[in-house]
Amino acid sequence: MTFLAIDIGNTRLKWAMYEAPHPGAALLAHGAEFLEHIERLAEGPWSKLPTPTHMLGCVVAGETARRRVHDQIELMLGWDFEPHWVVPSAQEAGVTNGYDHPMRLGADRWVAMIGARHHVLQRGPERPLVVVMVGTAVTVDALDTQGNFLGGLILPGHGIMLRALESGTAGLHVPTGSVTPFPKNTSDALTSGGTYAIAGAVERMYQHLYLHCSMEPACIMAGGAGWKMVPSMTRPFELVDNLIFEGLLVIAQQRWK
Ligand SMILES: Nc1ncnc2c1ncn2[C@@H]1O[C@H](COP(=O)(O)OP(=O)(O)O)[C@@H](O)[C@H]1O
Ligand SMILES: CC(C)(COP(=O)(O)O)[C@@H](O)C(=O)NCCC(=O)O
Ligand SMILES: [K+]
Repeated sequence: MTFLAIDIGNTRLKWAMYEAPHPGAALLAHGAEFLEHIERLAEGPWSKLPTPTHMLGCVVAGETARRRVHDQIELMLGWDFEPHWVVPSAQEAGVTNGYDHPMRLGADRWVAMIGARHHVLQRGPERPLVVVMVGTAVTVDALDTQGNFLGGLILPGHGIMLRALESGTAGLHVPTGSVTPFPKNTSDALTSGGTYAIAGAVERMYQHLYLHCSMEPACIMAGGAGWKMVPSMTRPFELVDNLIFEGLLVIAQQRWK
């Protein structure tokens, strides 16, 4: 019952192979490829894997990226599972979707919230929850104590912010700087500006949710650049690197138990 989990973001494809399709299953192998290197998967990292029996993924990078991954799966000798992809719905695995059009929510956000809710309930009683993902874009999503997704923010990630400033000005072409409270050079000013823009947006959502639920929210962070943000947050955030995979395992368990 080996299980392959795949997360196709706008910058990188992340994959993980588990011994079985349920939370807590042993992680056998994992990896990440920039989207332009998807065609390396079959001949490269996947060639050394045991044969998966089940596969579940989430994709926000578009239909072409998904098709390119299907092509890699086709190339794998002996891999004959049906690829499944999560489509956000009105309700799944204890989370209720408050989006105006539930299916228009990013599948990665939906899966991350399901993973985060499961993660918190494994460790204690029900609590409100702020889920932050720092990838190409940054998302800041709020769940109330009962697991209702109330809504969330989307803002540009570090890379997009810097590229936007570089292309919109004459004088902002500088190397990456440090995060500091009072930046005294352009590099530090840009790096700190981006980091605190994200931290400030998250703090605002934290306050909205605290006020709404009258209870201190738990805070979970994930995404390729999450580790960069944690030290600059105004609240303690737990970094859960495999959050999307945890969510995919929770959904997989319900589908294939
Ligand atoms: N080792 C790394 N490789 C690639 N991106 C990294 C790395 N460390 C940090 N990053 C940052 O993480 C972002 C990509 O994160 P990721 O979660 O893969 O995004 P997405 O899910 O949108 O593809 C990039 O914008 C980059 O700034
Ligand atoms: C917001 C996102 C672009 C984040 O993508 P990522 O940074 O993980 O590549 C993605 O979740 C998405 O395309 N969402 C659809 C729109 C929405 O969630 O409202
Ligand atoms: K992502």
